[in-house]
Amino acid sequence: MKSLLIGVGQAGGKLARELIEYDDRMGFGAVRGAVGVNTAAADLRGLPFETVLVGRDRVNGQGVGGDNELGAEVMEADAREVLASLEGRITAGIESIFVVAGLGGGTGSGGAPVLTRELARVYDVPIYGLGVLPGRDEGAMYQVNAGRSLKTFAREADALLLVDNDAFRSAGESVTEGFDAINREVARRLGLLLAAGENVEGVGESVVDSSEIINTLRDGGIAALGYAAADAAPDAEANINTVTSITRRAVLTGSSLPDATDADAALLVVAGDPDAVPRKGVERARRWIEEETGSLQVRGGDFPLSSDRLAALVLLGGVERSERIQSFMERAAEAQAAEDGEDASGDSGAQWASDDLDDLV
Ligand SMILES: Nc1nc2c(ncn2[C@@H]2O[C@H](COP(=O)(O)OP(=O)(O)OP(=O)(O)O)[C@@H](O)[C@H]2O)c(=O)[nH]1
Repeated sequence: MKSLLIGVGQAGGKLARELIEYDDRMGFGAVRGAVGVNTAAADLRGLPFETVLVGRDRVNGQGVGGDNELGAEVMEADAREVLASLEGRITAGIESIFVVAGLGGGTGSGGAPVLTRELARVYDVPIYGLGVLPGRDEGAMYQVNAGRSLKTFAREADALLLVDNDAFRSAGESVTEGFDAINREVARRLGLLLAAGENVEGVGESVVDSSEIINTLRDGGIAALGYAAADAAPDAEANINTVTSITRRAVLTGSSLPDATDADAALLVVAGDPDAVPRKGVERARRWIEEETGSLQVRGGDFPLSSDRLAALVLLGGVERSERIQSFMERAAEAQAAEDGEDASGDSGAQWASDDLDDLV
């Protein structure tokens, strides 16, 4: 699925760079370009693509210091400049735009939902969000910012793919130390998904294409993306258990959003040498996903790659009912209540639907 990336804020820019580099290294050609947008001039330096500095008149290139309302305001004021930087880039071949941002800070958290809304007014292709949730041990401001941004971003985007900063952490590693590793894991997942949707020529009757990604995300809301891989035997029959086991691992331990397994729709992509992919294993894995997610809309397809390993990539759409999202929204509401000097103890997991975390725009 040929896509353009717009990285908003520091995390957004770094993740967009990681994705472009991954796509280049693998020779996929699915990521067709990127633009970096920020209020902090220093964070734009060194990004290997066009950048736009917004909010110059308000913060003079110094960043918004975690104030996501200000982040939203400056994006609102300067959206036209960002849209102008895209002119000529959204060509007929582009199938989607991803707006990428950390949700806990100011520029990305406030700016990404606003920019998404503006893009949706202009372009017909799906506009997806890729949002990063702050880790548990980041401060209250990050949790409140992310809670407010999350609801708004999910509403404005055609779907919001979430990454939890606690997801790919090794024991003893701080969130900051883990950023590079997290960014690599995210780039591999999304990079493979976009490349899988590229419809590689001439192989296999069940190759995935971009309409399957779009259909899996059709109902909007929050999405998660899991991945796991293992060595493969040359003979497909010998890989039946491998495919079921990597599929389970992709959902249960390899997801960008751990514990988000209740889903409205899913797409299973099995990547590897077509001769090594067992149809029976893929069928079993799809049935397992149906049971685990409670969804009857489980699509599937192959991504032929020359490799001696097999990988499972599982895209889940509509995971907002999941315990993970509910517990994050509680955490954000508690942080908001503590900031306001109120008691949030009556909140019982319905934060996604409640107005305790006001919309950002
Ligand atoms: N996964 C990941 N998360 C990051 C990275 N850098 C920052 N974050 C997270 O993103 C949130 C902060 O967002 P930033 O992107 O740094 O902030 P910003 O949007 O530039 O906004 P301001 O700095 O307030 O202007 C925090 O929750 C961080 O944990 C990164 O490289 N990778």
